[in-house]
Amino acid sequence: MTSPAGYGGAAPRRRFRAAAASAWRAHPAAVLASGITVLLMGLVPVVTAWLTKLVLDGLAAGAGLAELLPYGVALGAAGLAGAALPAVAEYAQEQLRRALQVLIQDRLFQAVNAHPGLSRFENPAFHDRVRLAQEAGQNAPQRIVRSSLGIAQGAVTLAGFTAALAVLAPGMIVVVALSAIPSVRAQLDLSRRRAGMMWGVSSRSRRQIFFAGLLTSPDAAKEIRLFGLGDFLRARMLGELRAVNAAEQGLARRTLRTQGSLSLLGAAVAALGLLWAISGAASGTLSVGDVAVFVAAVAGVQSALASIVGQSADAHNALLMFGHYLEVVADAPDLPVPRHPRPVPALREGIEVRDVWFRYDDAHPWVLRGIDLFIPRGGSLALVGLNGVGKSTLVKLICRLYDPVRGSIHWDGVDLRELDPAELRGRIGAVFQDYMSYDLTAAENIGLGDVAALDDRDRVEAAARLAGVHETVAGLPRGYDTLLSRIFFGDRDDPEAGVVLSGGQWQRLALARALMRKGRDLLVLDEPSSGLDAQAEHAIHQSLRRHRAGRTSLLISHRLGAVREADVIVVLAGGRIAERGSHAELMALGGEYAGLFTLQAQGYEPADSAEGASRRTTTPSTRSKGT
Ligand SMILES: Nc1ncnc2c1ncn2[C@@H]1O[C@H](COP(=O)(O)OP(=O)(O)OP(=O)(O)O)[C@@H](O)[C@H]1O
Repeated sequence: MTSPAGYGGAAPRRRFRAAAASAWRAHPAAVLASGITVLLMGLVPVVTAWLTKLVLDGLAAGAGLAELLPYGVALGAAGLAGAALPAVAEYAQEQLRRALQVLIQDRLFQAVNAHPGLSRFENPAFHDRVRLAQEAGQNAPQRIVRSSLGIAQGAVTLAGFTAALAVLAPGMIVVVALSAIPSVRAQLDLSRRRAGMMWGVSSRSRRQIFFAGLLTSPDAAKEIRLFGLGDFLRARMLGELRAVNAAEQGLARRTLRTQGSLSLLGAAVAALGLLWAISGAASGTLSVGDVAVFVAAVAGVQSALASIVGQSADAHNALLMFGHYLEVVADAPDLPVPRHPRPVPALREGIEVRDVWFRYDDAHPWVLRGIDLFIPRGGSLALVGLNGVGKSTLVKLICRLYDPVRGSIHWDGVDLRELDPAELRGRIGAVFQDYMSYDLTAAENIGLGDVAALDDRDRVEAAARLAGVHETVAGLPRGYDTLLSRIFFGDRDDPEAGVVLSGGQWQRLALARALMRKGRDLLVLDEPSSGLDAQAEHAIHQSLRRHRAGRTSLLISHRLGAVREADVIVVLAGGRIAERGSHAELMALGGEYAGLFTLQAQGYEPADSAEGASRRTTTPSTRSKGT
């Protein structure tokens, strides 16, 4: 992902071609209209200056109204064009900007969605680049087009006035041109520094946005108030903002110094030329019209050069920024997807995990160290173990959200890496402990489990019943059409516009979402009932047990009562499988599972019998942490 320069890797020419091609694809008519108006705008000052010279020379020579009238009319037309063209150019360029924004944002998020796994989303550099790509996507291609047209406009003006100077004072062309060289270099240097500065502060900007978001987040509001974190977070946010400001201020000072000295140089050259023109007029070698056109030409050449340099610097900066967008768009998928994936038929035999080793990256310790297991079709397997032993990680590997570092996982004997991840996931219904709550209606929150059936109210209701949330949803002000949102949006005066659910109710909705998926072969339930009350948990487990019957399922729960009926229970410890077997087998073994189970069971027994049980178990009490 990172480029040698640290910001934007593609060569400038390739970036320019990509920006121009995008503009053309987004709105060809606007590109053409911008091009034509801008070229005409480049000609207007030259034509005006030359017509002024002709009028002044005519007046000095005593020409009559009839002779001067055509020049006057032409001057008027040039003035009109000069007034109207910028508005037309602005209109065309705004149209282009809007069309480009849609095209670029669409491509950017297509590229982001194209990563089948999770690793990119856990990489801070990826987030920085996407943020810069988003910023660049807002305006970089349009700035590149606008600057290129501005350069063309400047070039037309420059050519016209250079021709005028060539007639009047060829030496002045060299002086003006030489004075522009430092300006070009300085502006390009500034633009490179600007892009570098933005890349350099991007992680700080991201943190500042993160802290600012926390301060207004409904999720964080409770803890912030309970722990009195408001001032701490505000100070952190301001710290990041001040660091970003300091970097920007440094660049602003440099820009001021550079541009101040360049303006002085330009003024000195203009003063030199004016002195020469006045002395030429005094000695009679230049006419009044010549002096007028000369003054206009020096100013015109200088401003055209300044505009070309400024526009080049802007184009350069936009090209560097556009590089971030191109890198995100061209980024290879985080997991290799076969060009011709094998089809994923309904599960016939089962899912096999073969000697799987996994760590999140080379700097992290191994989470899984040689896991072997088989989930036969129609069977249920439960994963248990202390916090952080890798239960969720193994589930994510089975859903191919990551690839194993060593070993492999097979769907009916076919390595998951040979399958299309989207098709594989179409066969899996999953609910994770860190499920999502969407600010959408209740029906949509459930229906998202199978987008194609989003409007199929019967299926949505059936899934809700299975997850034990139908009564709750039906009782909401607008039933299934009630908006579930903590950030009330929509009609402010409508008290029924949005409803806040409890944690357990959200969890049941997430479960219903997982159960929406039709034809799924594997049901993954990672802590599906951790937020439920005892009665609801019992009811849901009864319902799920009936639903799971004959279906392949993978269960994770710290409440061991919820997994005791699984065909096989696998206990993970230290990244390895410590025990496996049915509940009865593991209890008879008297190992880690039996210890944990007995410890949990004690919590439900009267104090006397619990003491007895505690004397019976050999498991150290620290093992109960997190279960
Ligand atoms: N995205 C990640 N990047 C780096 N490390 C991670 C990531 N996700 C999990 N880990 C680490 O991997 C280990 C296993 O985490 P995992 O979530 O699989 O455990 P778990 O058994 O499901 O735990 P729990 O019972 O608390 O849910 C932990 O040490 C955790 O810190």
